Amino acid sequence: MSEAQELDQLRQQIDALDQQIQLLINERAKCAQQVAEVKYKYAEPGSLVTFYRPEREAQVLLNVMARNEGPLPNESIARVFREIMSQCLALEEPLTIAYLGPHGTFTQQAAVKHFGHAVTCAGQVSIADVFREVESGSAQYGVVPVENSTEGVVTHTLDSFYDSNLYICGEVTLRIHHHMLVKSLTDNVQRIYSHAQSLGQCRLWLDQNFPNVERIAVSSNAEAARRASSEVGAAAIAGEAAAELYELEVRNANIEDRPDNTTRFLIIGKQETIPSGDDKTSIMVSSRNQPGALYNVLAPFHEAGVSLTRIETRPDHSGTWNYLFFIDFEGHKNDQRISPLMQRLRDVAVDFKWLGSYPKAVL
Ligand SMILES: O=C(O)C(=O)C[C@]1(C(=O)O)C=C[C@@H](O)C=C1
Repeated sequence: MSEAQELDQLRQQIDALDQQIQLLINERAKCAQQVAEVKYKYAEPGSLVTFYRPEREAQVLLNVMARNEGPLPNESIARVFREIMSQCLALEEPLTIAYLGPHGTFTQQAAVKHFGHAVTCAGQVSIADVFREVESGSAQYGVVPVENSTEGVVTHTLDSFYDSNLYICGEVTLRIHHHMLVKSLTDNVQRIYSHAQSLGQCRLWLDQNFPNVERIAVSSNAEAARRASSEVGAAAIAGEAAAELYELEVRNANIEDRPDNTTRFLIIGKQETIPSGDDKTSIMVSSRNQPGALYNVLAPFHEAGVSLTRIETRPDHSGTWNYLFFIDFEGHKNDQRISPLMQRLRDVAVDFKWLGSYPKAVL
Protein backbone atom coordinates (compact mmCIF):
# COMPACT_ATOMS: atom_id res chain seq x y z
CA MET A 1 0.00 0.00 0.00
CA SER A 2 1.15 3.54 -0.68
CA GLU A 3 1.32 6.26 1.96
CA ALA A 4 -1.79 7.87 0.47
CA GLN A 5 -3.73 4.60 0.68
CA GLU A 6 -2.68 3.92 4.29
CA LEU A 7 -3.58 7.45 5.30
CA ASP A 8 -6.90 7.19 3.51
CA GLN A 9 -7.82 4.03 5.41
CA LEU A 10 -6.95 5.53 8.78
CA ARG A 11 -8.78 8.75 7.97
CA GLN A 12 -11.90 6.79 7.14
CA GLN A 13 -11.68 5.26 10.60
CA ILE A 14 -11.26 8.71 12.11
CA ASP A 15 -14.29 10.02 10.16
CA ALA A 16 -16.43 7.12 11.38
CA LEU A 17 -15.31 7.67 14.99
CA ASP A 18 -15.91 11.42 14.73
CA GLN A 19 -19.43 10.72 13.56
CA GLN A 20 -20.09 8.56 16.61
CA ILE A 21 -18.46 11.06 18.97
CA GLN A 22 -20.57 13.86 17.51
CA LEU A 23 -23.77 11.88 17.91
CA LEU A 24 -22.86 11.03 21.48
CA ILE A 25 -21.94 14.60 22.38
CA ASN A 26 -25.31 15.78 21.10
CA GLU A 27 -27.05 12.98 23.01
CA ARG A 28 -25.26 14.24 26.11
CA ALA A 29 -26.32 17.81 25.33
CA LYS A 30 -29.96 16.67 25.10
CA CYS A 31 -29.60 15.05 28.54
CA ALA A 32 -28.26 18.34 29.91
CA GLN A 33 -31.31 20.13 28.48
CA GLN A 34 -33.53 17.67 30.32
CA VAL A 35 -31.49 18.23 33.48
CA ALA A 36 -32.29 21.95 33.11
CA GLU A 37 -36.02 21.19 32.88
CA VAL A 38 -35.84 19.10 36.07
CA LYS A 39 -34.02 21.93 37.86
CA TYR A 40 -36.78 24.35 36.80
CA LYS A 41 -39.50 21.97 37.85
CA TYR A 42 -38.21 21.54 41.40
CA ALA A 43 -36.99 25.11 42.00
CA GLU A 44 -38.66 27.06 44.81
CA PRO A 45 -41.14 29.50 43.26
CA GLY A 46 -39.50 32.90 42.83
CA SER A 47 -36.00 31.61 43.59
CA LEU A 48 -33.05 31.61 41.22
CA VAL A 49 -32.51 28.26 39.52
CA THR A 50 -28.88 27.21 39.81
CA PHE A 51 -27.81 25.44 36.67
CA TYR A 52 -24.08 25.52 37.34
CA ARG A 53 -23.18 22.73 39.78
CA PRO A 54 -19.48 22.87 40.68
CA GLU A 55 -19.58 19.68 42.75
CA ARG A 56 -21.00 17.67 39.85
CA GLU A 57 -18.50 19.15 37.38
CA ALA A 58 -15.63 18.16 39.68
CA GLN A 59 -17.01 14.61 39.92
CA VAL A 60 -17.42 14.32 36.15
CA LEU A 61 -13.79 15.39 35.59
CA LEU A 62 -12.48 13.07 38.32
CA ASN A 63 -14.44 10.16 36.79
CA VAL A 64 -12.99 10.94 33.36
CA MET A 65 -9.46 10.84 34.75
CA ALA A 66 -10.05 7.72 36.86
CA ARG A 67 -11.24 5.64 33.91
CA ASN A 68 -8.75 7.02 31.40
CA GLU A 69 -6.60 4.38 29.73
CA GLY A 70 -4.74 6.68 27.34
CA PRO A 71 -2.91 7.26 25.11
CA LEU A 72 -4.20 10.77 25.90
CA PRO A 73 -2.92 11.91 29.33
CA ASN A 74 -5.52 12.41 32.10
CA GLU A 75 -5.31 16.16 31.98
CA SER A 76 -5.78 16.34 28.21
CA ILE A 77 -8.86 14.14 28.17
CA ALA A 78 -10.29 16.02 31.17
CA ARG A 79 -9.86 19.30 29.27
CA VAL A 80 -11.91 17.90 26.40
CA PHE A 81 -14.69 16.99 28.82
CA ARG A 82 -14.31 20.37 30.52
CA GLU A 83 -15.19 21.94 27.16
CA ILE A 84 -18.09 19.57 26.49
CA MET A 85 -19.61 20.38 29.89
CA SER A 86 -19.10 24.07 29.23
CA GLN A 87 -21.13 23.79 26.02
CA CYS A 88 -23.80 21.68 27.74
CA LEU A 89 -24.14 24.20 30.57
CA ALA A 90 -24.46 27.03 28.02
CA LEU A 91 -27.55 25.22 26.62
CA GLU A 92 -29.02 25.20 30.12
CA GLU A 93 -28.10 28.82 30.87
CA PRO A 94 -25.67 31.18 29.11
CA LEU A 95 -23.29 32.41 31.83
CA THR A 96 -21.48 35.70 32.23
CA ILE A 97 -18.30 35.53 34.29
CA ALA A 98 -16.78 38.71 35.73
CA TYR A 99 -13.01 38.51 36.07
CA LEU A 100 -10.14 40.80 37.00
CA GLY A 101 -9.34 42.22 33.58
CA PRO A 102 -8.51 43.57 31.17
CA HIS A 103 -8.59 41.07 28.33
CA GLY A 104 -5.43 38.92 28.38
CA THR A 105 -4.88 38.63 32.15
CA PHE A 106 -4.04 35.40 33.95
CA THR A 107 -7.40 35.73 35.72
CA GLN A 108 -9.12 35.50 32.33
CA GLN A 109 -7.11 32.35 31.58
CA ALA A 110 -8.21 30.98 34.95
CA ALA A 111 -11.87 31.78 34.14
CA VAL A 112 -11.64 29.89 30.85
CA LYS A 113 -9.77 26.99 32.46
CA HIS A 114 -12.54 26.66 35.03
CA PHE A 115 -15.67 27.38 32.97
CA GLY A 116 -14.54 26.46 29.44
CA HIS A 117 -15.09 28.59 26.33
CA ALA A 118 -18.90 28.66 26.24
CA VAL A 119 -19.21 31.49 28.77
CA THR A 120 -19.04 35.24 28.20
CA CYS A 121 -16.10 36.70 30.11
CA ALA A 122 -16.53 40.28 31.31
CA GLY A 123 -13.25 41.97 32.34
CA GLN A 124 -13.40 44.34 35.33
CA VAL A 125 -10.90 46.99 36.37
CA SER A 126 -10.64 45.94 40.02
CA ILE A 127 -11.32 43.05 42.37
CA ALA A 128 -14.00 45.18 44.06
CA ASP A 129 -15.72 45.53 40.68
CA VAL A 130 -15.73 41.76 40.19
CA PHE A 131 -17.53 41.42 43.53
CA ARG A 132 -19.96 44.23 42.58
CA GLU A 133 -20.82 42.70 39.21
CA VAL A 134 -21.72 39.40 40.83
CA GLU A 135 -23.59 41.03 43.73
CA SER A 136 -25.68 43.10 41.31
CA GLY A 137 -26.46 40.04 39.18
CA SER A 138 -24.80 41.47 36.03
CA ALA A 139 -22.57 38.38 36.14
CA GLN A 140 -23.56 35.07 37.73
CA TYR A 141 -20.02 34.26 38.90
CA GLY A 142 -16.71 36.02 39.38
CA VAL A 143 -13.07 34.95 39.25
CA VAL A 144 -10.45 36.65 41.45
CA PRO A 145 -6.83 35.78 42.32
CA VAL A 146 -6.30 34.92 45.98
CA GLU A 147 -2.73 33.70 46.45
CA ASN A 148 0.48 33.07 44.59
CA SER A 149 3.04 30.45 45.56
CA THR A 150 5.93 32.95 45.27
CA GLU A 151 4.39 36.26 46.31
CA GLY A 152 1.73 35.20 48.81
CA VAL A 153 -1.76 36.44 49.42
CA VAL A 154 -3.77 38.92 47.32
CA THR A 155 -5.01 41.11 50.16
CA HIS A 156 -7.67 42.96 48.07
CA THR A 157 -9.48 39.69 47.53
CA LEU A 158 -9.46 38.68 51.19
CA ASP A 159 -10.54 42.15 52.27
CA SER A 160 -13.45 42.12 49.81
CA PHE A 161 -15.05 39.30 51.79
CA TYR A 162 -15.57 41.51 54.87
CA ASP A 163 -18.60 43.22 53.47
CA SER A 164 -19.73 40.79 50.81
CA ASN A 165 -22.49 38.21 50.97
CA LEU A 166 -21.02 36.20 48.14
CA TYR A 167 -19.79 32.68 48.69
CA ILE A 168 -16.76 30.89 47.35
CA CYS A 169 -18.09 28.14 45.13
CA GLY A 170 -14.90 26.88 43.51
CA GLU A 171 -11.17 27.29 43.08
CA VAL A 172 -8.81 27.00 40.15
CA THR A 173 -5.03 26.97 40.03
CA LEU A 174 -2.88 28.12 37.15
CA ARG A 175 0.84 27.63 36.53
CA ILE A 176 2.13 31.10 35.83
CA HIS A 177 4.83 31.60 33.23
CA HIS A 178 6.10 35.13 32.78
CA HIS A 179 7.88 36.43 29.71
CA MET A 180 9.76 39.63 29.02
CA LEU A 181 7.84 41.12 26.09
CA VAL A 182 8.96 43.87 23.72
CA LYS A 183 7.61 45.46 20.58
CA SER A 184 10.86 44.85 18.73
CA LEU A 185 13.77 42.60 19.72
CA THR A 186 16.23 45.28 18.62
CA ASP A 187 14.78 47.88 21.03
CA ASN A 188 16.82 48.96 24.06
CA VAL A 189 14.82 48.23 27.26
CA GLN A 190 14.60 51.39 29.38
CA ARG A 191 11.48 50.69 31.46
CA ILE A 192 9.81 47.48 32.56
CA TYR A 193 6.08 47.45 33.27
CA SER A 194 4.18 44.76 35.10
CA HIS A 195 1.75 44.12 37.93
CA ALA A 196 3.47 44.39 41.33
CA GLN A 197 2.85 40.68 42.00
CA SER A 198 4.56 39.70 38.74
CA LEU A 199 7.52 42.01 39.35
CA GLY A 200 7.87 40.21 42.68
CA GLN A 201 7.67 36.80 41.04
CA CYS A 202 10.59 37.73 38.72
CA ARG A 203 12.64 39.78 41.21
CA LEU A 204 15.83 37.69 41.13
CA TRP A 205 15.82 37.40 37.36
CA LEU A 206 15.36 41.16 37.02
CA ASP A 207 18.12 41.84 39.57
CA GLN A 208 20.49 39.68 37.55
CA ASN A 209 19.53 40.75 34.06
CA PHE A 210 18.20 44.32 34.34
CA PRO A 211 19.62 45.63 37.64
CA ASN A 212 19.53 49.29 36.63
CA VAL A 213 16.34 49.44 34.62
CA GLU A 214 13.30 51.11 36.18
CA ARG A 215 10.47 48.73 37.18
CA ILE A 216 7.03 50.27 37.08
CA ALA A 217 4.03 48.60 38.70
CA VAL A 218 0.78 48.98 36.75
CA SER A 219 -2.77 47.72 37.29
CA SER A 220 -2.38 44.45 35.36
CA ASN A 221 0.01 42.51 33.16
CA ALA A 222 -2.26 43.15 30.20
CA GLU A 223 -1.98 46.90 30.86
CA ALA A 224 1.83 46.45 30.97
CA ALA A 225 1.70 44.73 27.59
CA ARG A 226 -0.49 47.49 26.18
CA ARG A 227 2.11 50.07 27.25
CA ALA A 228 4.99 48.02 25.83
CA SER A 229 3.16 47.93 22.52
CA SER A 230 2.82 51.70 22.35
CA GLU A 231 5.92 53.18 24.09
CA VAL A 232 9.43 53.11 22.65
CA GLY A 233 11.95 51.54 25.10
CA ALA A 234 9.23 49.90 27.18
CA ALA A 235 9.08 46.19 28.01
CA ALA A 236 6.38 44.25 29.82
CA ILE A 237 6.41 41.19 32.02
CA ALA A 238 3.30 39.26 31.16
CA GLY A 239 2.02 35.94 29.89
CA GLU A 240 1.47 34.47 26.46
CA ALA A 241 -2.11 35.66 26.13
CA ALA A 242 -1.07 39.30 26.60
CA ALA A 243 1.82 38.81 24.14
CA GLU A 244 -0.57 37.56 21.46
CA LEU A 245 -3.17 40.20 22.16
CA TYR A 246 -0.70 43.08 21.82
CA GLU A 247 1.46 41.42 19.15
CA LEU A 248 4.64 41.57 21.23
CA GLU A 249 7.84 39.58 20.81
CA VAL A 250 9.08 37.28 23.57
CA ARG A 251 12.54 38.62 24.44
CA ASN A 252 13.04 36.15 27.33
CA ALA A 253 10.69 33.28 28.13
CA ASN A 254 9.78 31.78 31.53
CA ILE A 255 11.60 34.33 33.67
CA GLU A 256 9.70 33.55 36.91
CA ASP A 257 12.12 32.90 39.79
CA ARG A 258 10.42 29.69 40.83
CA PRO A 259 9.58 27.11 38.18
CA ASP A 260 6.53 25.97 40.19
CA ASN A 261 5.09 29.50 40.29
CA THR A 262 1.33 28.96 40.66
CA THR A 263 -1.61 31.25 41.35
CA ARG A 264 -4.82 30.15 42.99
CA PHE A 265 -8.08 31.85 42.00
CA LEU A 266 -11.50 31.74 43.65
CA ILE A 267 -14.87 31.41 41.96
CA ILE A 268 -17.41 33.60 43.76
CA GLY A 269 -21.16 33.49 43.42
CA LYS A 270 -24.48 33.59 45.27
CA GLN A 271 -24.97 29.85 45.65
CA GLU A 272 -23.93 27.38 48.30
CA THR A 273 -22.22 24.34 46.84
CA ILE A 274 -23.14 20.87 48.05
CA PRO A 275 -20.42 18.34 48.98
CA SER A 276 -18.48 16.74 46.11
CA GLY A 277 -16.61 14.27 48.31
CA ASP A 278 -13.29 16.13 48.08
CA ASP A 279 -13.87 19.66 49.29
CA LYS A 280 -12.32 22.63 51.01
CA THR A 281 -13.89 25.20 53.30
CA SER A 282 -12.87 28.85 53.78
CA ILE A 283 -13.78 30.84 56.87
CA MET A 284 -13.02 34.22 58.41
CA VAL A 285 -12.60 34.27 62.19
CA SER A 286 -11.73 37.14 64.47
CA SER A 287 -10.55 36.85 68.04
CA ARG A 288 -9.40 39.23 70.73
CA ASN A 289 -5.82 40.36 71.11
CA GLN A 290 -5.18 38.28 74.21
CA PRO A 291 -2.90 35.40 75.18
CA GLY A 292 -3.95 32.14 73.57
CA ALA A 293 -6.14 33.79 70.91
CA LEU A 294 -4.63 31.88 68.00
CA TYR A 295 -4.46 28.70 70.08
CA ASN A 296 -8.19 28.94 70.81
CA VAL A 297 -8.96 29.22 67.12
CA LEU A 298 -6.63 26.41 66.06
CA ALA A 299 -7.19 23.88 68.85
CA PRO A 300 -10.61 22.75 67.52
CA PHE A 301 -8.98 21.81 64.21
CA HIS A 302 -6.36 19.74 65.96
CA GLU A 303 -8.96 18.01 68.13
CA ALA A 304 -11.15 17.21 65.11
CA GLY A 305 -8.11 15.98 63.10
CA VAL A 306 -8.83 18.44 60.30
CA SER A 307 -5.95 19.68 58.11
CA LEU A 308 -5.55 23.38 57.47
CA THR A 309 -4.47 24.23 53.94
CA ARG A 310 -3.85 27.93 54.58
CA ILE A 311 -4.02 30.56 57.30
CA GLU A 312 -3.65 34.32 56.78
CA THR A 313 -3.84 37.13 59.29
CA ARG A 314 -5.32 40.50 58.33
CA PRO A 315 -6.01 43.62 60.37
CA ASP A 316 -9.57 43.59 61.68
CA HIS A 317 -11.74 46.44 60.34
CA SER A 318 -13.17 47.05 63.81
CA GLY A 319 -9.89 48.90 64.33
CA THR A 320 -9.14 47.68 67.85
CA TRP A 321 -6.14 45.54 66.97
CA ASN A 322 -8.19 42.40 66.98
CA TYR A 323 -6.86 39.54 64.90
CA LEU A 324 -8.68 38.43 61.80
CA PHE A 325 -7.78 35.02 60.43
CA PHE A 326 -8.65 33.66 57.01
CA ILE A 327 -8.50 29.90 57.25
CA ASP A 328 -8.87 27.24 54.55
CA PHE A 329 -9.25 23.63 55.59
CA GLU A 330 -10.11 20.25 54.15
CA GLY A 331 -13.74 19.17 54.15
CA HIS A 332 -17.22 20.57 53.55
CA LYS A 333 -19.27 22.39 56.18
CA ASN A 334 -21.97 19.71 55.91
CA ASP A 335 -19.53 16.81 56.44
CA GLN A 336 -20.18 14.93 59.67
CA ARG A 337 -16.70 15.73 60.94
CA ILE A 338 -16.84 19.41 60.01
CA SER A 339 -20.22 20.66 61.25
CA PRO A 340 -19.40 20.25 65.01
CA LEU A 341 -16.04 21.93 64.34
CA MET A 342 -17.82 24.92 62.77
CA GLN A 343 -20.01 25.18 65.89
CA ARG A 344 -16.97 25.16 68.20
CA LEU A 345 -15.32 27.90 66.14
CA ARG A 346 -18.48 30.00 66.38
CA ASP A 347 -18.30 29.60 70.17
CA VAL A 348 -14.64 30.66 70.56
CA ALA A 349 -14.57 33.47 67.98
CA VAL A 350 -15.62 37.09 68.42
CA ASP A 351 -16.80 37.00 64.80
CA PHE A 352 -17.17 34.06 62.51
CA LYS A 353 -18.04 34.03 58.82
CA TRP A 354 -18.29 31.01 56.60
CA LEU A 355 -17.07 32.01 53.14
CA GLY A 356 -17.87 28.80 51.32
CA SER A 357 -17.32 25.06 50.95
CA TYR A 358 -16.33 24.01 47.46
CA PRO A 359 -14.67 21.22 45.45
CA LYS A 360 -10.87 21.21 45.38
CA ALA A 361 -9.43 22.27 42.02
CA VAL A 362 -9.37 19.25 39.68
CA LEU A 363 -7.37 20.48 36.69
O1 LIG B 1 -25.54 17.53 36.20
C1 LIG B 1 -25.99 18.66 36.05
O2 LIG B 1 -26.56 19.28 36.97
C2 LIG B 1 -25.87 19.33 34.74
O3 LIG B 1 -26.39 20.44 34.60
C3 LIG B 1 -25.06 18.72 33.66
C4 LIG B 1 -23.64 19.27 33.60
C5 LIG B 1 -22.85 18.40 32.58
O4 LIG B 1 -22.74 18.82 31.44
O5 LIG B 1 -22.41 17.33 32.98
C6 LIG B 1 -23.67 20.67 33.14
C7 LIG B 1 -23.58 21.72 34.02
C8 LIG B 1 -23.41 21.56 35.46
O6 LIG B 1 -22.60 22.55 35.98
C9 LIG B 1 -22.96 20.20 35.81
C10 LIG B 1 -23.01 19.17 34.93
